[in-house]
Amino acid sequence: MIACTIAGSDSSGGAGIQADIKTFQELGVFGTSVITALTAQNTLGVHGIYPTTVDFVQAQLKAVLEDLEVKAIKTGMLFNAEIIAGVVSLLNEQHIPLIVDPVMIAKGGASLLQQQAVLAMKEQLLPLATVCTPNIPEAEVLTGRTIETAEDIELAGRDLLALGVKCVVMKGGHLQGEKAIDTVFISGEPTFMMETERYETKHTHGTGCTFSAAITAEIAKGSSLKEAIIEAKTFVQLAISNPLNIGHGFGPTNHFVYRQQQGTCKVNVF
Ligand SMILES: Nc1ncnc2c1ncn2[C@@H]1O[C@H](COP(=O)(O)OP(=O)(O)OP(=O)(O)O)[C@@H](O)[C@H]1O
Ligand SMILES: Cc1ncc(CO)c(N)n1
Repeated sequence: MIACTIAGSDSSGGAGIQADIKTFQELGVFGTSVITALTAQNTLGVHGIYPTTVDFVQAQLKAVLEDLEVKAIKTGMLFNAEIIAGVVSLLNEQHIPLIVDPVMIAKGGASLLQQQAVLAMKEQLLPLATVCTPNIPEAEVLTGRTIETAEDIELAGRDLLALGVKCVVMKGGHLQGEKAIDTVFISGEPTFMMETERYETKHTHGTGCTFSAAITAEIAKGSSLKEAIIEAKTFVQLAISNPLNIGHGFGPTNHFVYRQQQGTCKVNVF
């Protein structure tokens, strides 16, 4: 099984391309990549961004797709509207399931998507998405809503489905509460929620990348949308709750632990 990630490189290894490839590997999927930008980054913050040219983003994607039988593709940091348009023009010709993690801001506050690119993401990329995985601040930007209550989540989720996305996973990592609850909207099906314990830690760098990469890997293996999303929640919960405690800031999650502890994590689905 082969998956592809179109995203930025995180030199500290916890997010971006590096998190995606590690997650693919742990889930038994061969990872390929299209690098949209280099970041000089560590657990303390993003110190520099060097975007790839659109031509070279396209050259990487063509090289992968012309030769390898990619079963699922994810996007992460896309940085600007030109890169989004370049990726969309190639993905338009494909029928490969697409998982869009609408990455906008890094944990330390650095912008990973230019403001002018939000419209391109909404109007060009999201209509191609099988799954979109916004955190609450990203969903607020994409829908123009303030999201505080369960009703706000429901309305924002429906707004995103209306853009043409087949499935929206609204991540609850940024909400308060004892549980980490994500809300899943699948077009034409009832909404459901996934809940795990919320682990008290500052080591959550790359949780969103890891989660969306795990969904991508499970879809590449042929799981249904619902199964893929629940297994990804298991993966990210284990990765968060077994911290590596490395770096001086927001450290990375633990991608290795899933193999040993797969059966030990309880995700409540309701
Ligand atoms: N402290 C925590 N304990 C347990 N689960 C968590 C915690 N924080 C986040 N999660 C879960 O991790 C997944 C990713 O959610 P989150 O909202 O953190 O993504 P994100 O903000 O996009 O991450 P990042 O920007 O670091 O890549 C979700 O399933 C969320 O519920
Ligand atoms: C390259 C990259 N992609 C995504 C994120 C968001 O976690 C990050 N910090 N860095």
